[in-house]
Amino acid sequence: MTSSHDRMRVLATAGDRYDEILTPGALRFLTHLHDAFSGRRHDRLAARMDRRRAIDNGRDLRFLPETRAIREEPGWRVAGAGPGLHDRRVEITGPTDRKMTINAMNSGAKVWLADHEDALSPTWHNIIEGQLSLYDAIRRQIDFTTADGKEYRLGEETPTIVMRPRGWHLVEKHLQYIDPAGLTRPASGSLVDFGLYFFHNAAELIARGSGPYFYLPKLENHLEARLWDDIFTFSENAIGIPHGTIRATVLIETITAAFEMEEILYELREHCAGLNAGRWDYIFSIIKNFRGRGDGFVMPDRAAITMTVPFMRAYTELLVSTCHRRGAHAIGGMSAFIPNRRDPEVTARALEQVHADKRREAGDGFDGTWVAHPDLVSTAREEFDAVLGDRPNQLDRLREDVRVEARDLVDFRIDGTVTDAGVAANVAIALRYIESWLRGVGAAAIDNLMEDAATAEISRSQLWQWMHRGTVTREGTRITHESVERQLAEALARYRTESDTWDDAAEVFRQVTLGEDFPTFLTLSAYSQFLVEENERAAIAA
Ligand SMILES: CC(=O)SCCNC(=O)CCNC(=O)[C@H](O)C(C)(C)COP(=O)(O)OP(=O)(O)OC[C@H]1O[C@@H](n2cnc3c(N)ncnc32)[C@H](O)[C@@H]1OP(=O)(O)O
Ligand SMILES: O=CC(=O)O
Ligand SMILES: [Mg+2]
Repeated sequence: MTSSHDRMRVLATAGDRYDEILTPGALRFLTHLHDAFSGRRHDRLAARMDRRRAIDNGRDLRFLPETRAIREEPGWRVAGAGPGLHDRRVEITGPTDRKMTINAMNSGAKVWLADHEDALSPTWHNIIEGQLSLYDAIRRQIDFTTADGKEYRLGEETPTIVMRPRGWHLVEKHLQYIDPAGLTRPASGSLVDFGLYFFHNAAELIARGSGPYFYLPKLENHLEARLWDDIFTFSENAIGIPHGTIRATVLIETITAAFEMEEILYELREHCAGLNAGRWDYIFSIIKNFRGRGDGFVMPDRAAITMTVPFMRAYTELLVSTCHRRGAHAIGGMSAFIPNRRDPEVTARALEQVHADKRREAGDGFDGTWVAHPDLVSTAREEFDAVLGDRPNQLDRLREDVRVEARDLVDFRIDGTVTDAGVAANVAIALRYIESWLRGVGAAAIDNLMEDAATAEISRSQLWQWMHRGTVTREGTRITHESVERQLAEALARYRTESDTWDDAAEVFRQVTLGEDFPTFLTLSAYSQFLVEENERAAIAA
């Protein structure tokens, strides 16, 4: 399929009903978004590199002196919840294939985070099928029947949908943007996901008493929030809906954004509903930014980096108090423990872990939280009901007792060591997750844990850092290129099947783990090499 409208060309195979999403009007809207914002996206991405270099060279993170007035001005508040967002005590997250969409909509959660980010492998099929699922779910016209005849339909009561587009770093190579000067480049994944969802559904959502709501992933600073805010205003004007109809919940999941929470709320104040503590990317961001610093910083085994270690407490406490001071919801994160309907012991352990995680969050003042699986909705709800009762949230709990200094956010010392088992687990998780992602499955249950792009990043970045630091495990093994290769061979021997994807996964694993350089995201080159369709490659070559 090669079609174009204005200056947005589709370079991919057409599927059933894709033309309902890739309409001339939608492609034109994407073109306008790119004309207005793709230059600023590039500038923001370049600024990320500069900031990372400065941190690598020893620059300390601090609360910005130039925005002190925003932090000290007590008078401003964010827009807060839109219709259907006042009570967010349990939010289920997950990818947007048809079956998962219906299961999430029937899960009993208050909100469904419809994920085109950490949980979605961005194949062209997944991106457009996801948009079709959302289009149909919003209009209550979605159903699904499995090959063996199991039928899925929507129940009466369904959650408010909050869509999470891809982060700024990702491109959508199946859409080619031609700028006004005639230069071509891949479209932005963020603008495509946001733009298609907004264009097709904003008016319908408003008519149904809800609204166009978004989770914003992986922001690194308040200028990226300003970019999103301008995109929202531009989009509202473009389709003629009132300013401030869009609501955004921003993930604080990078170490640099943790120093700018208040400024991020301020930039988005006319569109902002809250912040979320995205713990997995946050840990990844710490390792990524501090991996090479001269102070010898190394995190212990992934399992030892829990939510109760001091620097994670500092981050979540600061998030709750910042949000409530400004009238924004504070939403908790994802425990990776998942139940297994075939294994009561695994389920019991998961429920215990999730209870404890959600009890802590509700007690700390969070207004709601995430779960990964429908069988965890009632567990999280119990813990939040116990604290909230009939109140929709606890915005009135200001947490004025919280005192978090810059040094509390960056004091990464915790108990724990690197062990042989920790190394082996990281190798197996990274390899198995990448293999799943290359098959188009962006969230997977691996050894009874939910793994997605964020958790897998922690595993591979720890390996990269341990190897470059020559870390010695508790058992006395020095982690080297050769030792990780040995672990990789063992993991391949244990898990590989007939599928060719294992060879591709091993190749990606080596690129993102064993290279001299540290790729900023594991998905970047994996996408270009393995997820882009042949005819798109040919178009680029031509
Ligand atoms: C770091 C972050 O960003 S966290 C947020 C991003 N990550 C996610 O959203 C992960 C979401 N969770 C998932 O994708 C899944 O729960 C997985 C992959 C971890 C496990 O999925 P499965 O192996 O299918 O689990 P399981 O077999 O127990 O599922 C049982 C049923 O629940 C459904 N289900 C499981 N998780 C979800 C979910 N999150 N949303 C909707 N339905 C779900 C399954 O589709 C299955 O339905 P069926 O009985 O009709 O076939
Ligand atoms: O997106 C959430 C995270 O934990 O990462
Ligand atoms: Mg994340």
